[in-house]
Order: sequence, then structure tokens, then C-alpha cells
Amino acid sequence: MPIVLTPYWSNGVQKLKMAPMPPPRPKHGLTPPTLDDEVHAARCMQQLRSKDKDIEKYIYLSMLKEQDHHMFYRLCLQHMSEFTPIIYTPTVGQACQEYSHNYRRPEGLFVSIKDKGKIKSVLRAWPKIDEARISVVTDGSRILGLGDLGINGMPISIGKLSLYVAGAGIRPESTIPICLDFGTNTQKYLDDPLYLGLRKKRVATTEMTEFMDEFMLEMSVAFPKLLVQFEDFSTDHAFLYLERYRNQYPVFNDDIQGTGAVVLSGFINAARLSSAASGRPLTSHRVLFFGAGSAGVGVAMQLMSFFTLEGLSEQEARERIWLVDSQGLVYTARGELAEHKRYFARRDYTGPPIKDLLDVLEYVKPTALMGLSTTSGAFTQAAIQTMAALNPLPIIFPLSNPVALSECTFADAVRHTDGKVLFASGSPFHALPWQGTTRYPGQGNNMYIFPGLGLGAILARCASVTDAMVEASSLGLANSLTPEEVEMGLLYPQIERIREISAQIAVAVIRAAQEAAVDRHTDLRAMSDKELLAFVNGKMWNPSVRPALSTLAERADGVLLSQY
Ligand SMILES: O=C([O-])CC(=O)C(=O)O
Ligand SMILES: [Mg+2]
Repeated sequence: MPIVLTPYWSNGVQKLKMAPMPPPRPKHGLTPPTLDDEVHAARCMQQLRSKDKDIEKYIYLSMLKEQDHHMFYRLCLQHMSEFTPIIYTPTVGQACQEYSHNYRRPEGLFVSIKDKGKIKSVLRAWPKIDEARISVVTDGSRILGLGDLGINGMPISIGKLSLYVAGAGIRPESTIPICLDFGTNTQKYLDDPLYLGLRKKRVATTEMTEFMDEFMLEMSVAFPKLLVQFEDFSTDHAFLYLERYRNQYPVFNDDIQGTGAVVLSGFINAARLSSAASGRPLTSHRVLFFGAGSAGVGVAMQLMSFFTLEGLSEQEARERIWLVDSQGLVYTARGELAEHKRYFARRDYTGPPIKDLLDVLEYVKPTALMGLSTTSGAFTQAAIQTMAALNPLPIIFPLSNPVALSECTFADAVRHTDGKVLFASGSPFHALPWQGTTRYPGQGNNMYIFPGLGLGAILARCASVTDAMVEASSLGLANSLTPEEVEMGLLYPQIERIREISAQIAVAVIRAAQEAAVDRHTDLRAMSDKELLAFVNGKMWNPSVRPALSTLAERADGVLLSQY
């Protein structure tokens, strides 16, 4: 009977019993005689680096994670800057686009619109119900900047959860990647014979909302300790479902709140430097958002709340922000506007539409230019030079993902501002030699925020995720730079320190949850900050240092068992 090799997730048919296992001991003869763990780690890295294509590296690491997750996470933590561009942005984008072609095994839960009315039984199929703590849920409708990928969005949930494990020490078995299948409007996938999802156009919002109500309720019943992260829903639904469920369940939206928090954090550090150079106060910054989707407006809201913390009234804070969408400057007199853009629409401009970015820059004179448009190259040489002419240290954040959709490259931003730019992008760029020194790009990606925010919310067993908790995560990140990192001109800490940063963020988040009294694990209230930090660190899962022998021997047993 093939026991060990049966996927631990079974297609809703039969739930596997997870009996407690004695620690596996290598059986003599089932592993090679000199399988040394350290050497095996080096072997894995060599195998990874021997692949030419990033997607091959992704597939290799995906298999390694399944075969030996201790080794996978151990190497991931040791080589964070090498691993994240593969298991996460940008390669995860390609992994999504090619998911139906590269699919090998189930790694998450698929719930489709056809399951409406019986979602409970689908969720019950998950083999580790009691362990569940965090789920990343996408409907594949707006994956990164790549559009509607339907069920091919599953790898984004998988990738985010790998970072929860690596970055915040959530136990691997506590994570549930979920892809909801409402159909897809992308004809290419509907025509693809290998496409894994429902072959139908997306259902209407009313039907989707009925489904979502049932789904969220059943999730809270099946997994009472679960936090839900909404990921890469199209803008309208992202706002709709965040507002609908945020006071009822522990849920947050990574693209609105996670991105908002991470960009605010980088903005705070950049604005401090830029204000020091210009002599103008932090509250005088003028921020232009190029792109007014869920991420753009999410970031704008986060920045606005920062301005109010700095002492501005709500109206004054709102007036620090300008939005540009595909029609140009967003202003009330322009005509009918999508709901989520109305709040920031300018009321102080009533002239003809200003469509060209250069004209908008001349009109607004921003100190900071944020790109969330998924329009590759939108920040042209002229636009970057205009920012440099307007500001001694211009803040330019091309935040669109993946890297091919970035509004400009790091090299262009440095070159066209004569090295003065304060830069962060959504996807990774390499450091750049510049006039005898090295310039480091910031990566303003929500991967700095969601692991720590999620960890804090889980440990405090929060009933909901409040704005103050999100804000705390942002300030926690901004203040986590070491003096060496400040010296290097970094806006974000080095990603290798992610565990340390996540622990600090988690503490800040737990404190904010306590203040709002949404924490259900109230024992933590009595702890000092030091005790709380020790508690958070103590809860983190660590890959075991000597796993390879036992895991491989276990698998060897499984192979034999399945063969006979
Ligand atoms: O996944 C990422 O790299 C950041 C993100 O949430 C997005 O772009 O939607
Ligand atoms: Mg996202």
C-alpha cells in the first residue's frame, strides 16, 4: 500500500489520519553510506544553481520543499536574497502563468463556485484542521500585475505562505494555500487544454458574494484559530470583501494593507532623509500616486493616516495626496469615478483633464512619486529628471510587480537623478556601483510586513485586524533599521534579518491589538516588552539542523512501500 507517498492533501474524498509518528530513524541500507547533512545542503545549492532558467529553479525548490521541507527552509533562511526572487516575486509570477502546464501535485485547497452550498465538506477535507493558523486566499483575478490568471493563481498563495514559514517561523503544517475558482475572463486559459480550472467566465459579483459569505463563515467554523489573508483579488472585490468581513473575522488584505504598510515604512525613512536635505517638515510632503488600484489607494490611505499622526487634520492629510489613473489626474469635476478613487479625488482642480505624467508633475510638484500602475517604463527619463529638478532628494518608488512591470529600473532612477534618488521598488533590483560607492535599492514589498503582522495577529489570537495593528507593523518596520543599515543609505532592513524584524513587528502588532482589545489571548497583556519578544521568538518554528538523513530514509521507506 503506498502510504507515505500519498499526497498529504487528498482531493476532498478521504481525510488522511495524522497519527503521531515516532521520530524517524534512518534504516541501514536505505540511504547512501556517506549522506552527510552539511554536504547534502551544499549538494542542494549546487543542484539549484546548475539550473539556467528561473522557472527551473522554482520547480526544483518546489520539489525540495515537498521532499525535505527542513532542508528547504534551512537553505531559504541562509540564502534569503537568492531564494526570494525564485519562490516569490518575480519568478512566482511566471510560475502562476505556467501553473496548469507545470502542475505536479496538490499543494493547497481548491474551492470552486460549484462547491457553493457545500463548502463545509470541502474545507473538512483538509488533513490538518486543528493545526490551521494562517491561510492565504486568492481568486486569481489580479495576480501581481499579470491580470486574471484564474486557478493559475494558486502559486501566489503557496509563495506567500512559504515566506510566512521562513520569515515568521509559522509551522509549515499550520498554513493553508487556497485558490478560489470563480472562472476566468482570460480567453487564453479558457482555450488551453491543460488549464486546471473551471472553463467558464467569472461569475457576477452577487453570486460571488453569496459564495464568499458562506466561505468565510465555514472557514471560521472549520478553522477557529485561523487568520485569513486576502491576496490579489481584483480591485473592486479587494475593497468590497475587506470591508465586508474585517469586523467579523480575523482577516486582512495584503495588497491594500500589507503594501500600504510597507510603502509607508519606506516613505517614512525616505521622507526623513529628504526633509533633512530640503529643510521642509515631514508634513509638507506632496505624494503623487501613479496608479489608483487596490494597492495605490491602499498605500494612499496608509500615508494619509501617517500624516494625521504627525499632526495634520484629516482634510489636510488628504490634501497631501494626488492620484493619477489611466485617464490622468483624478479630480471630482472629471466625471464619474470608481468608488475607491472618490475619497482622494482632488476638489481643488476643475480644469480640463491633465493626462500626461509630465504635465501632472509640473502641476502637482510632488516630493514623492509612487508607481502602482503595472505600466512598465512609465517613469521616463524626463519624468525622473523632473522629479530631480523639483527636489534635492527625490523619492521615487516604482512599486509594480513583477520586475518587468516596474515603472522604471533602479539604474535609470540613479542615473537620471545623478545619484540623488531615494528609491524603492516592489520587485528586486541589484545594487549598483556608483561613483566609487555602492547604491542599494530598497524593496518596498509587502513580504516585509505580512509575516510579522500575521504572526502577531495569530499569537494574540486576534478577533479582527485593526488599522492600528497595520500601522504598528509599518512603524515597527521603519524603526527596525540598524545604524549600519542607515549608514548604507537603506530604506528597508536587509532581508536576511527577516526573522528578527518579524518578531519586532509581531510585538508591535500584539500591543496594538491589546490596546484595541481585539486580542483573545489576553495572558500576553501582563508581559513586559522583553518578555513578549522572548515569547514571540520562542513560538517560531525552526527547521531542524539534522533533517536530511531521517527525512530521506523515511522517503526511502515510502518508495519501497509503494513499489511492493
Ligand atoms: O506579491 C508581491 O510581490 C507583492 C504583491 O502582493 C503584489 O504585487 O500583488
Ligand atoms: Mg499581492
